[in-house]
Amino acid sequence: MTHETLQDHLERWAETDSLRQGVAATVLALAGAGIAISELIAAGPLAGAMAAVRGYHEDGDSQKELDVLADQLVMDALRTAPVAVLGSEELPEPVELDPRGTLAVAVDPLDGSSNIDINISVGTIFSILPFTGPNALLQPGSRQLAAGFLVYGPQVALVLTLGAGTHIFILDPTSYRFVKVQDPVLRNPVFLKVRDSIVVPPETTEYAINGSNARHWDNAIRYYVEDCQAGTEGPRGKDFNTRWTASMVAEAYRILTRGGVYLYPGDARKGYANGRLRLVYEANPIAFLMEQARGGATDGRRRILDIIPSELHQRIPLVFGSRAEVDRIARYHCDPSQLPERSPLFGRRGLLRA
Ligand SMILES: O=P(O)(O)OC[C@H]1O[C@](O)(COP(=O)(O)O)[C@@H](O)[C@@H]1O
Ligand SMILES: [Mg+2]
Ligand SMILES: [Mg+2]
Repeated sequence: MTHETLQDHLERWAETDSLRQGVAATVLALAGAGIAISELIAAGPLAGAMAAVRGYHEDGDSQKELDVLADQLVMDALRTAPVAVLGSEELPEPVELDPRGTLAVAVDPLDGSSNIDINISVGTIFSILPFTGPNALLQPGSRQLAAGFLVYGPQVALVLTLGAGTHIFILDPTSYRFVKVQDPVLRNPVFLKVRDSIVVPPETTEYAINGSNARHWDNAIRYYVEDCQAGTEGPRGKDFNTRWTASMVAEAYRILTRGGVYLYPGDARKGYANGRLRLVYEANPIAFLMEQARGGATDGRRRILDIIPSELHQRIPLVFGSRAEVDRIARYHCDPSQLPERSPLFGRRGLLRA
């Protein structure tokens, strides 16, 4: 069986369109940075103390050694592409790169940082927008030209949308070699397409949420999770499975592959009114990928891709995955009058009945 290469996929899409050629170059640059990051991750402690705390973001989140290295690798790679401005989770302000660039790129260089030193998948998320001026990074997600993420797991995978379906490419490990960690690639690395135009199953019995925050949730989230947990005896009438890897890229990959729903809602903890995830470089690219795979993504109520960002590091509550489940969660949020009394616990029927 032959697999199309990432390069061929991009060239076929870009043809002679110069804006698209710029996007293609940017995706290849990000893929190259991803390989270098994956090598650091594969070496783990042999490459240094990757989980060592190097600093803190303005809102108190820690910044680890690998966050910083991944950010540098991504920025260096993007200097080879027509990128006018780069916004990164690891940089307080956007950085100007190529003054003649046609694109704006937002990245989460390393998603799932709490997993750095425990050998669990982490990744790199990116969003590519047209460069429209100083506020280019604050365009709504619906304007994205391309989005994707790399996940550094048992396989190094690139999940990509160029606005016509969501596709998965796997790095062919026989196609490249490093002399040692951090040295340049010796041969041409090849990502091969293994899944074309994924479809997220619309229904699911699997949900992902950090249940340790349950006491801080609002009623919509609380009722939704309780109804799932009640299984066959509850209003859903079926058993659910739960997963939480604390690595959104890993959750997104699973959901794209076999369905499911991910929730990081706002909650009552200090600083968590809008959850934990960032709109511009986390929620938007994931939402674009989900919608292109016929899944959904909301902040609980609104479509993520319609939201106009107010600032680069803005947080947003995030729900994404199987379409029917995302829509159901919006109903728990939007129509509280339709949520019958909690007592008797599972007497709730009608609107929310599966
Ligand atoms: O530790 P928590 O609160 O469960 O949060 C985990 C979530 O936070 C994230 O790690 C946020 O991303 P970063 O690692 O880039 O900060 C997600 O990948 C993950 O789903
Ligand atoms: Mg992240
Ligand atoms: Mg990060």
